Amino acid sequence: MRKYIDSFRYALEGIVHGMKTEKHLRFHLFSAIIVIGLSMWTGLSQTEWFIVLLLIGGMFAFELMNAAVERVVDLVTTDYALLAKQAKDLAAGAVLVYAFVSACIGLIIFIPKWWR
Ligand SMILES: Nc1ncnc2c1ncn2[C@@H]1O[C@H](COP(=O)(O)OP(=O)(O)OP(=O)(O)O)[C@@H](O)[C@H]1O
Repeated sequence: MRKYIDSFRYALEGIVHGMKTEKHLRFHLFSAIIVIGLSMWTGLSQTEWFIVLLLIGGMFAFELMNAAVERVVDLVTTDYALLAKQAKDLAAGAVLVYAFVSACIGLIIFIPKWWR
């Protein structure tokens, strides 16, 4: 049991560290507050809430993983290396794909409600 509590504590430390050091994560926190506020104001169904919260949580998870990749790459080398560039750009690309899909789904959910 102690091992699980420690793992949970380390994960929380990771989230707190990410929030302190990653400007993109702080931007996502700000965006998440706006989106949740808009969702409450608009009035979403249970399924729509499920989708919105899944997208918000996924965005945080992707950003945290991206920050982890950046650190591992910097741990391996801070010199210019093509593989280092590719690793960071691939991780950033994954975040961008998720953000784009999230924005599209958000528009599909919200626009018909606002234009009703
Ligand atoms: N060691 C390296 N070798 C080659 N290119 C690198 C290296 N480190 C970073 N880069 C390139 O510079 C870009 C920016 O890297 P950086 O580590 O500053 O991340 P970032 O995208 O600015 O993240 P953040 O905004 O969170 O600091 C990377 O996407 C990559 O293309």
